Parts: sequence; C-alpha cells; structure tokens
Amino acid sequence: MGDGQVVYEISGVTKRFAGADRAANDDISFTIEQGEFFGMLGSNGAGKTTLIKQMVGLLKSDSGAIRLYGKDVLADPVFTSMRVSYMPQTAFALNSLTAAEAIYVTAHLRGLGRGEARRRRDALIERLDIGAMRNKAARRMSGGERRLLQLAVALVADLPVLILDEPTNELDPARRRMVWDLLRELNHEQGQTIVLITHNALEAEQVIERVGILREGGLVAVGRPAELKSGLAKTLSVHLTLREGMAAELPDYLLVQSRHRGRVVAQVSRTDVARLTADLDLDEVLEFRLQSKTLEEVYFEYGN
Ligand SMILES: Nc1ncnc2c1ncn2[C@@H]1O[C@H](COP(=O)(O)OP(=O)(O)OP(=O)(O)O)[C@@H](O)[C@H]1O
Repeated sequence: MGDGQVVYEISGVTKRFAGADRAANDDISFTIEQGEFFGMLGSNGAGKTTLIKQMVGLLKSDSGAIRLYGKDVLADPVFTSMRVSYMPQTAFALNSLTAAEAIYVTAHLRGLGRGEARRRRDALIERLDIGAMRNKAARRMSGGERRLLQLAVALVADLPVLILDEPTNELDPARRRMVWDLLRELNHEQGQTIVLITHNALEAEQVIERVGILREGGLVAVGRPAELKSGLAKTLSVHLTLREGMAAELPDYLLVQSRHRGRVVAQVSRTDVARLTADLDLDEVLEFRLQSKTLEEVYFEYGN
C-alpha cells in the first residue's frame, strides 16, 4: 500500500495526435503514491499507452503537467530515467543481442559495474526461468520469450518505479502466474512502486491495489477494486446449471443474461437473494453459484 509520499502527480493532462478526431487522452488527473501497485485498464485505443509514454517522458503533453517526486518529467529527463524503468508494449531495440547480452548491456548502461551487472543478469535469468534462451538472439524469440526478456531488461536496474505496458501479454498461464508473483514480490518486499497496463482484469485483481479505467481518452474511474465494485454492488451474478431436459421455471426477478443447454447466467438484486434459494426448484439445479462483481465486470461497466 502507498505510504503517503506522492510519486506521480498527473494534473489535467491532455494529448491530441496531429490529425486525430479525438484526443488520445483528455484532462487526466490522478496521483500515485510510493509503494502502490496501480493497474490501468481500458479497451484498445483508450489512451493507456499514450499516458504512460507521457509519464516516462517519451511523449510531450499538449497541456497539463506530470510530476515525478515533484519534478516535471520533461524538465529533467535524467532525473526520470534514474528512477523509472519502463517496459514498452512492442519494439525491442536490442534485437540482435542474445538474452544474456541484452540484460547485461542494459545493466551496464544503467551504471552497474561488471560484476554487479553479471550477478543481476544471472539472478534475473534464473528468477524468470529463461536459462534456455540465454544465448538465443532476441529476433529469433517467440512473442512470449521476448516479453520475458523485455521484463528482465526493465528489471535489471532495480529502480524504485516500474512502468510496464502489458507485461503478461503473450505469456502462457504458468509464466503469467510467475510474472504476477514476481511483481507482487517486488512491490511487497522491495517496496517498488508499480504501474502497469493490462487487459487481464481477473488476474490483475489478485495483485493490484488501485485501478484507473480509461475510456476514449478519459479517466472514467479510479480507486481500489473493492470500492469500484461496491459502487456497482446492487446486483450479484447467478450461475446455474440445470438438469438436462428440464425446462425449469426461473423466478421473474432474475434478469437472465444467457441461457444455453441448461447453463444460465443471470443478475439478481441483493434484496432478492434471500428468496432465490426458496423459489428455485433445487431438484432441477445441478450447480448453483452466486458471485459478487469481479474487476472484469467493473471494467465492462465503466470501460465500454
Ligand atoms: N503515434 C501516434 N500517432 C497518431 N495517433 C496515435 C499515435 N499513438 C496512438 N495514437 C492514437 O491514440 C489513441 C490512444 O492510443 P493508445 O495506444 O494510447 O491506446 P491504448 O489504450 O494503449 O490501446 P491498446 O490497448 O490497444 O494498446 C488511439 O486512437 C490511437 O490510434
């Protein structure tokens, strides 16, 4: 959880690309505190990557200000690059290098001595379980392998702020879990402030503390997942599996969203939950699950 010191202060930031019919982001304001794990959600083109590029000083805003530890990110690029590691969504500049070389060179460029750079390289190769691609050139790697290498390169300098653009994209489920575990560990044990973009709200919900939801360039919601969920908590989801061949009558206060081959997904008002179990013919129901809103549902509510 944040300790009160403000890392990023984003005030009224707007960016419009030349010729675009709408701003990529429009009057965005929020703060990120030291030690926070902040997730950014939003549909394709919502403006997430644009915003984090502004946060790391790669793009200039048309108006508004972005301060890192109180300093304008563009006024002092060295100050920013000494504190923030950035993992971009695409484009790997070190394509002709092997994994081991790319990590080592980056560590060295970031000011680590040879011995320390080698130690960090080997520790990251082991932690990310990428020993098998140690001597493989980045341009020959699969999408997921390249993602892990990009992450290793972003982590090698061990800076206090990590900004990651879709770090789990293209990874298989086991590696996604490994990356989430590693990020949680960096946040909890080393106190790194983490800001990341993800499309995986269900997995992110397990680790992020605060979320910002962007929609068509605007920040439409920001808060802890539990707070955002409680704002939408008037209904719960009901998942039913009915016995085959049964045309079970469902209570009319259930708002059925889908019904196919005995599987029913519906919404029920919290005030109707108590009578639902009494009103359902449980002999016809094989499975019954009541679920409060997930972060993904919050995202659908705000982000679409
Ligand atoms: N260099 C650019 N020139 C012109 N328009 C751009 C440029 N980069 C982004 N845009 C536009 O700005 C808007 C926001 O794009 P951005 O990449 O920030 O979205 P995003 O939320 O990161 O999307 P995704 O989830 O697909 O990565 C889009 O309409 C996009 O087409």
